[in-house]
Amino acid sequence: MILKGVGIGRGVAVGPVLRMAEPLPEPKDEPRAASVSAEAENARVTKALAAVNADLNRRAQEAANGDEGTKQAAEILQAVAMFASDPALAANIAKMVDDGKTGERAVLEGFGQVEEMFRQIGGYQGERAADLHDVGQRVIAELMGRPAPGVPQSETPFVLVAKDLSPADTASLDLDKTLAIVTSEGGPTSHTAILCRARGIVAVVSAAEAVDLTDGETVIVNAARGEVTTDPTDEQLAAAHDAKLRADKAKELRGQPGQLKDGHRIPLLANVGKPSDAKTALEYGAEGVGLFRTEFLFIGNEEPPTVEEQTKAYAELLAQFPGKKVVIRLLDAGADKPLPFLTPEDEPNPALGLRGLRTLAQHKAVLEGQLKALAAADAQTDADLWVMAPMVADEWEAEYFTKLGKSFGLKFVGSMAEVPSIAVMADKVSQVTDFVSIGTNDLTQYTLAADRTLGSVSNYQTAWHPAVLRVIKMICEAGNKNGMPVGVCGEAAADPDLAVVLAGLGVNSLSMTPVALDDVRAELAQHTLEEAQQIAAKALNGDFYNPPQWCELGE
Ligand SMILES: C=C(OP(=O)(O)O)C(=O)O
Repeated sequence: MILKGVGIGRGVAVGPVLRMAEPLPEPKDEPRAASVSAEAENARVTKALAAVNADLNRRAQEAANGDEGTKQAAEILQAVAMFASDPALAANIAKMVDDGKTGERAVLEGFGQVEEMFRQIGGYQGERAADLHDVGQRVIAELMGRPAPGVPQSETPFVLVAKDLSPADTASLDLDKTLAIVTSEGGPTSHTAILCRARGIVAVVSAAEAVDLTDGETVIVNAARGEVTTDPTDEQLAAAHDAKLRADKAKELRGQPGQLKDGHRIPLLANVGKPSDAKTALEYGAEGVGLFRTEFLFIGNEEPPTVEEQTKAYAELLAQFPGKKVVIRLLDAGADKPLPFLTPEDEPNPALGLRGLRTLAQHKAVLEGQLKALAAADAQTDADLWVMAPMVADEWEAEYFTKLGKSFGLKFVGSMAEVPSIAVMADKVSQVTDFVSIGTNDLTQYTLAADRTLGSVSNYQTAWHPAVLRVIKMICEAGNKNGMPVGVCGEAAADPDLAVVLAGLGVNSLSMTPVALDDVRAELAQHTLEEAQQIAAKALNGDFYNPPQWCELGE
């Protein structure tokens, strides 16, 4: 059975489950014994709060002396410790004790009220509610004279399964023993997730069905897929072992340039959807941006953003890549990305209708506004800006757009190759445009005449189809002959094996979702150009393509 959650990172781990200890029993809501005065009870609570505060600060200090990952934990622990020294919270608890509650119950309710407030605010603050709860539980444990709830002890490595982990638990995890963490709650911005990322711990969070996992059962935790496999077969275990070796090795190369075994360079770039994504791209060692989709500026608005608004957003992205290549794609409205103020509503087949450059050509103000904003952002920053148009069909459209872009002062102006016609005309296109970036998602859809949004034809949506690869080859050959760089920015670039094929076909750079960079970088480094060309020849022959079963006639 496969449990779905949100993976943190790309790691893979296999091991036995060890569940977090059961929470403390809930303190009863009954009056305090008459023999215990409010003063004495409050003194007990004050002591417990101080002890927890000191314990968390001690852990913060220990974490601060550790590695880079635990240093981040230190800051979080210090912030969490402050919950135990918050005067307003302490005063509220004291009042409840004055009103006759036990210290344990007053702490539970006092912390609970603030937790509830955090939950109602939601988002990042909402996820802090779990941290607050953990501090409250520690204070109650102190009052009850019990050990604080926390990570169970084990002599052998384990996959830790919990509802959610507190920062104190995550920070003090023994990394030699903790193979992975699975939580049934907590989102990708929970402290569990943040600290797992920082400490390189394999994790899947928010896997609701993880509540059913039991101590000792073997699971595969695959963060890249956001999956936890229970009761794995020998085959699944072997595949997990290979994936683990690959993931471990892949990380070691982060920060190195993308290249084949013989040093043949294939720069590895990132696809990003908004300027704030740049941080992740850089973290994963992207050498620049190969596709910046500008749709985020337009979607959800009644009208196009102003030139000033666009300039600000483009400059924000470019400023994060000084001296590095950043490819920005003009608005790709239409088909799977309709925009009310640009896209006709009555197209029976929008994928074959007005989209990409075809739409922009009908809305010159939008087209020219984008080019103006890009030129202005370029002038303010030091990145190496390349600009391209989506859905360019042939050399006339390619030449039109390239000349138009240059008339705005842009230096590198190219075309996306998503329609097979541009490949058929590639010898001409490569003489009139500065570069081509292949969008394999659409190129596959149009080569195989299979709508990429339709589940019924999803089996056609693979760039492993030799027809797609042959179309790519035509573009590469023309590009390499005429000195026109050819990149790939569709999903195909993120498949490590396909990336090798693309390199063998003559693609010059690859752009992908940042988390895929490690694996692609590592796989490219395994093959020389000659080997990649041999693999590509097999792929062009269809050796790696599985046709649909109904094509088999049988006996
Ligand atoms: C990168 C591509 O563009 P889109 O944003 O349409 O996926 C593509 O088609 O491969």
